[in-house]
Amino acid sequence: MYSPPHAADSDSEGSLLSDVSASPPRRRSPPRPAPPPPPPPPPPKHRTRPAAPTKPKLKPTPPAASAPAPAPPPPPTLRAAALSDPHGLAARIAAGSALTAASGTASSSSFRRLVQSRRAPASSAPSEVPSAAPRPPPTAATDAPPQTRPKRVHPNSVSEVAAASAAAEQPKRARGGSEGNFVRLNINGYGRRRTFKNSQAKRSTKCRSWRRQRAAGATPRSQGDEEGDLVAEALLEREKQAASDSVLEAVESVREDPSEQNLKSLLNAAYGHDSFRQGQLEAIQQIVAGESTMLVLPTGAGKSLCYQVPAMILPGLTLVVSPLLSLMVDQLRKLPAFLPGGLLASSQTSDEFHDTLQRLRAGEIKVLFVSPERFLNEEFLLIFRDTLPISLVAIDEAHCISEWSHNFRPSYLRLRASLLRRKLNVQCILAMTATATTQTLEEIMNALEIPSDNLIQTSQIRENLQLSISTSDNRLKDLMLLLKSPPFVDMRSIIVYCKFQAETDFVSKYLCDNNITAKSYHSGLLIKNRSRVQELFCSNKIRVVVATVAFGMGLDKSDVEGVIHYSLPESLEEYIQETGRAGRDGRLSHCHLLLDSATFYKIRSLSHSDGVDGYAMSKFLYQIFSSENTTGCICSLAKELTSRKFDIKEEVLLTILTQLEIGDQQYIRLLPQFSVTCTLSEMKDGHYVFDIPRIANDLKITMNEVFDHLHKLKFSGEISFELKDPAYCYVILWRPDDFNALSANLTKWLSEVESSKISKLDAMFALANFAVKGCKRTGGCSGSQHTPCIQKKIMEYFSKDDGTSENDCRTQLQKSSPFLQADIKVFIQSNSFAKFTPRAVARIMHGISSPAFPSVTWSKNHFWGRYVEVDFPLVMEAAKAELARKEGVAVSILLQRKLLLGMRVSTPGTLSRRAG
Ligand SMILES: Nc1ncnc2c1ncn2[C@@H]1O[C@H](COP(=O)(O)OP(=O)(O)OP(=O)(O)O)[C@@H](O)[C@H]1O
Repeated sequence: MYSPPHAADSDSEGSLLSDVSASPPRRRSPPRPAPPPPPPPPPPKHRTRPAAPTKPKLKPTPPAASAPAPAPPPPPTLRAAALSDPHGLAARIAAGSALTAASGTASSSSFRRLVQSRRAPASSAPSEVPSAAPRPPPTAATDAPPQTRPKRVHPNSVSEVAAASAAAEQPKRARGGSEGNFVRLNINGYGRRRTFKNSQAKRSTKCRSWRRQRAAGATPRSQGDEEGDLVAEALLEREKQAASDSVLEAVESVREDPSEQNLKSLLNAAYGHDSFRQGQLEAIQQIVAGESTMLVLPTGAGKSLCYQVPAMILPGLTLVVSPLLSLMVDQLRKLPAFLPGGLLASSQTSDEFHDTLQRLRAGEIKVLFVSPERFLNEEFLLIFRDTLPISLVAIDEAHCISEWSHNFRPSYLRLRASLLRRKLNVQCILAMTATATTQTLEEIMNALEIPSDNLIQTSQIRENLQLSISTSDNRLKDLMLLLKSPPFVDMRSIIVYCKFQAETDFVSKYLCDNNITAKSYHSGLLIKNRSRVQELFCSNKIRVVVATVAFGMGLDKSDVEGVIHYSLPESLEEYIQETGRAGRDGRLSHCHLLLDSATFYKIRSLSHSDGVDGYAMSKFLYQIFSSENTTGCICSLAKELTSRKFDIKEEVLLTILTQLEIGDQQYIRLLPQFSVTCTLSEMKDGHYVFDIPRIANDLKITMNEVFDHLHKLKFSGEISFELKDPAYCYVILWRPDDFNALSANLTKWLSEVESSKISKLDAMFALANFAVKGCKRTGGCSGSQHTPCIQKKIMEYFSKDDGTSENDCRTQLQKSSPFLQADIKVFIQSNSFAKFTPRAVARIMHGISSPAFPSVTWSKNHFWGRYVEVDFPLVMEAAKAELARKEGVAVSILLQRKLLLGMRVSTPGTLSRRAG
């Protein structure tokens, strides 16, 4: 049996502890020692330009609106014709052309009422707000009953839940004001108001608390107290006014001359910082000069400032694309007071969405955060066409664009310069990331058409992190020992990263049982619980957060002193991102990795969960372009059903669809994702089930318009309805000429993406393995302390073209097993009811859940996860051979039977014919 090569590693607990404690601890009590001066950064491979003393004047930009932009006329998204039902939606519904009557009680009279209600006067037409935001949340499974107008939420809040998430972190006070992003100030000529919006809100809070005190029997406040409050408030107001005046002046100066001097004055006036950090000044100058820029700065280096400062200076809107809602909320909260911001996310309620839209149109928003999915929505893009000039699009976590990155997101694939230019007339793009290999950078810069000269890159490694690694056969025990020994024992804030959600719960419980205040954090928790954990951690009420990768992106707690990796990160990029949560205050911090080979095998197995066989790909393509999906019509694929049918994960389905849209030939145009099955209930007459895209096609209107109709009927009390079956929606533009070639190309591409993911994991494992076994412990490395050798390896990795490691970890994996073939045979025979593919069998042998073979059902099987240590392709090959053999046997049995049967059948016939 295979034994991991480092299982007998001599790195015992004792050495582990002594090694870790060899690094100097942080001082607990103030004053804390000054941070060690960071050593000069290693020379970047790419040019890091020194800040130019002066920069050319700003490139001509579209003129700033001198007054609030008037609300544009409503786009004709809701056609009056449609409203008066010329297409006879209801009549068609009644005729059952696109609808299944699920109840036999419906009568045509009910439809007459539907028709009448739809022939409403124009004044009762639904809002003129473009159907970029269909009234129902697109994927909402259930429609809430008609309500009175919901309470108005603050324009900067996403929803109460999301706001709670944002509240978890207190933004740093900007000198310009203390309200976070609640103060509005005209920087660009939009709405010349210098009002501090929430001063009123503050007063009312005070009044409320005073009223509460009074109600509770507290001593009433004297009139003098209240006067004192008013005076203090007036002073505060004046102070803010002065601060905002100085910011305005600084902005004007920069607009005239974006010199280093003027930008520093602005930095100081707006943020109170004395100087720019490395890369910031150069990036800002480049952007205000209208040049698209690729910015690679380490975690916590201050990338946000590089779009915030240009947003103050440039005349139009700054659009920030961000991958996570929580990240957007955090960033919105952290905008300085005088930069009014907003966000548009698919999880917003319709009211929140329309509110943001109104503020946007009124020119009250300077920085708008959006999710990449928004770019699917043509109507959303139309909002900006004529009325709202966009000066800058900043793409946060830009590595998500590249499928070769550690965190590829299909929705980012659509972010191309061509689209941004065509649809939004955007000339300047800023792409930001903390971690990207050369290959990833190239791909991002190609997609966004950023000239290679405009790359600003500093070292991706932070120098104030002490990095240590040790092998562990009992991670739980070793984690406890770490936490109870120096330097971790003295730390107030520690993050422990795990791979699996269940693991975080289990580990945090174990820590709590051992008197360490810990909480788990993962995306499976309710948002409010996640916010609570983040809040407790940020206010130092809990010492340890045990989290999955979900915790950390955008977490700006400056004094996290330690990060422990309980599980191996999936890539060096992830390792850097996660260790980067420590020491953001520049002080010495410690990061330790517990290395065990079992976790490596498990994660490596899981890396195979996205692969698709050529056979499944072909079938999926035939479904996309099936004959009933005619060119130009809206088509849909129910996510869950399709995923199960082809045994392809939903995210992979979306990746394939996106490729069909943005590849060399544009085959389809993706539409926003909607829930497409509508169950409509009339108040008296039963209910009907119908397909929204089909209705839209029949009526030749958009799906948004169908939703608007439904909502109008609902609000007039005629109907209620429920939506289900979230689906991918698209329009076919071009049918492939050669399905086989297209299928082969897509399969190959996905397989390359999978290999890249595995290479990244292998590189991470190789580095950790090298540290514990290969490192000679010279040049600064000793015991489990490996900062120099890890840094060196990381730099090598990021400077390579494809970011892969020389050390091929396949050598670590078992080549085969004598029992594999026999086990697969038994498995297939004992589950003869199931229709397996080789990949499906290999996944079960590796313990990987898939849509058609979920772990809920299959993990009980005796063979589940039995061969994780055998390379996945080998298991697949063995399964393929066995399935082929079985099929061969089946075919030969069939042939034999047919032969026998044929003889029996044909013999009399032959005889009779002969006889005839
Ligand atoms: N020039 C500066 N001087 C002092 N502090 C700064 C400067 N620039 C940014 N900061 C501070 O650095 C912290 C981190 O900034 P920011 O969140 O923008 O980092 P980031 O690069 O986006 O990190 P991550 O990649 O982890 O999200 C913030 O608290 C910010 O106020």
